[in-house]
Amino acid sequence: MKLLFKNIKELIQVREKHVDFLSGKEMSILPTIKNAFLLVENGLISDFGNMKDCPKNDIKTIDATGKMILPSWCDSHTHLVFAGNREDEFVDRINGFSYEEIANNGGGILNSAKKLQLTSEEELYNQSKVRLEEIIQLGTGAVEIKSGYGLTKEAELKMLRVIKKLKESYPIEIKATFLGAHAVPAEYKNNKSGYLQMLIDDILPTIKKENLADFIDIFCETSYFSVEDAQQILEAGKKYGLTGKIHVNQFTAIGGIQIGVKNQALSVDHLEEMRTEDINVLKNTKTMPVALPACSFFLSIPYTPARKMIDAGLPLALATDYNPGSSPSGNMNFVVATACVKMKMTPEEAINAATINGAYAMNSQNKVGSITKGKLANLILTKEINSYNFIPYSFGNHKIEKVFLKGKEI
Ligand SMILES: N=CN[C@@H](CCC(=O)O)C(=O)O
Ligand SMILES: [Zn+2]
Repeated sequence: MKLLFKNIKELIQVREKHVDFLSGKEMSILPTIKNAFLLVENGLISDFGNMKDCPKNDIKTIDATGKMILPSWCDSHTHLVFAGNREDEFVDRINGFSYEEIANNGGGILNSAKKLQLTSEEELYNQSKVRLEEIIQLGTGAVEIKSGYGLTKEAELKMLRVIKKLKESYPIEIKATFLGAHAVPAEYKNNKSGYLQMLIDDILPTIKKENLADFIDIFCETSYFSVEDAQQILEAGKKYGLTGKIHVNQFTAIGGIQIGVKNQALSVDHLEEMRTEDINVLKNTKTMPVALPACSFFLSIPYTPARKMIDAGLPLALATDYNPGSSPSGNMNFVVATACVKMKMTPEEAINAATINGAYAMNSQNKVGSITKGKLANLILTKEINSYNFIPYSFGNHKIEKVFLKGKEI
């Protein structure tokens, strides 16, 4: 099966040679080819270049005159498997209650866990697939999904099995993360170490046996889990072949980034509260910092200091954090726009952060994230636009005409 795109106004994020991720000044360069063609064969990118070299054979062709093509968004941080919603808490926050106060009153993560525990696996799948289909239409071609709204063995495994079924049923790239250490459930209120031990001794072996996760995560935050807890979880994950990814520095900076780097975490995510030492410890490491501007927007908390971090030479990825509490949106177009408007990232930096760096943050950089021969043809075809700056400029009104996964229009 071949598919040819011709007369592409601009082919964006073209990487002839493989790159793992981009850091510092590299992030300001977004290579493109104007007046381009792109050839897809058997779901993979097989060739691209200037129109003067376009193949002339009889191939199924899409004329992209006036339109642009870029690799699909890579959303490396979501919690899109959840039951019900928390719009009441949203209203409570409008009325002056803080995220912390709501959580302390039985809302927050524990509220979602209660709902999820009472939801069947089939119903959870049905609710979650709607969200997955929605983000595919919004241009996402690779997504990481976490557990963490189960908080019992049964419910955590239910979440991970739903993620596995989504992966088997949809052409989008999916990675799964075990986030049992998302909050301490009420039954373990005075026995956090007992809860961690249950996650490690009881759940991890089943995850391994059924191959239910790629990564392990923990919410390292005041009133949730400490740096010592994070060390314990990351170490246990390693024993079961799970690479670490941590929620850190969302509300307080307590040394979570240092623990992540020490344990070769693939990513450290949130980063709304960054001290100089937190930026410094990330330099020259393979740990990707991930910013979640939709969460900052929704909770009205600080934005990750992207300028400071990129100017210090760090890489940065952007993700949605799609979840019912702090970011009930999986729209990467909004994330890219918000990163430009609120974090002062340039369109080039934001697009790099949402494609190649996002792919790295879920260890999918060999398959997605750039226009490179041999990568999956997971693509966004834009509407007619003047320049790629239009993508973040037209916030809340995305410029996507069609999306393709493995070369097929969805
Ligand atoms: N911060 C921790 N976890 C989620 C939010 C959880 C919730 O409020 O349901 C996040 O990444 O923002
Ligand atoms: Zn999260």
